[in-house]
Amino acid sequence: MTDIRVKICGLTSVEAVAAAADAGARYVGFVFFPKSPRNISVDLAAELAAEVPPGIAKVALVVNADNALLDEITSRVPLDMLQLHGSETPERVAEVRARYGLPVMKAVGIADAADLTRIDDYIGVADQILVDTKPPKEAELPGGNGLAFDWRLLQGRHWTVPWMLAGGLTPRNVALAAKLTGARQVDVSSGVESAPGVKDEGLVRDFLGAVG
Ligand SMILES: O=C(O)c1ccccc1N[C@@H]1O[C@H](COP(=O)(O)O)[C@@H](O)[C@H]1O
Repeated sequence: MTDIRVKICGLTSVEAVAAAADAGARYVGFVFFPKSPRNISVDLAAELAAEVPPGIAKVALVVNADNALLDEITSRVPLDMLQLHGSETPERVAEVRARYGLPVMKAVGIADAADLTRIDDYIGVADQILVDTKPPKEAELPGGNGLAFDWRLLQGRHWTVPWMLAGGLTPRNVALAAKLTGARQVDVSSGVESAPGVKDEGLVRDFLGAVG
């Protein structure tokens, strides 16, 4: 087990869950966003959640989800956290947190130093912040694009809530990314895949090994 806590996001199979758990992931993520190649049904998520060993946090990733979708997910999938990866306002984050009684991680997209100020809007509202790359304007997905931002932007930054670094991380660059940013938690999706939506057991192992 490493000091840096790893989230493997976008699991779509029992094999991928096993690979993440065996490698030492502390969080696993299930994506509920139809445009994503990692999108899964609530039925499959319930099946996969049952395979996750105790002690590993199960996270549902949603994008501007309404209460109907969140009601369905939270009533059928045993979860430890909700990840809000759209343009949810601080008010919506607070509402979701109160309604479902689950910790909420809010993703904030970063392209330049000015974007970092948006993180402050969620301090005291979200339980964790996911500091991810801001998607390009033409992108179909608000995350999961395999793109990194300039990690030096985070140097000297401190927040009073736990945060996770995401965006374009791979087994080859994650050690440097953690060193430059001081991240104690990292999140990866496409960087440990053999094809969109298909996690590669070897890459998952290499990723955990690289942060160890
Ligand atoms: O993974 C997805 O398909 C996805 C879809 C919509 C919003 C967010 C998504 N993924 C999140 O983005 C980060 C970064 O992804 P990557 O490692 O650059 O591919 C990922 O960790 C997920 O939390």
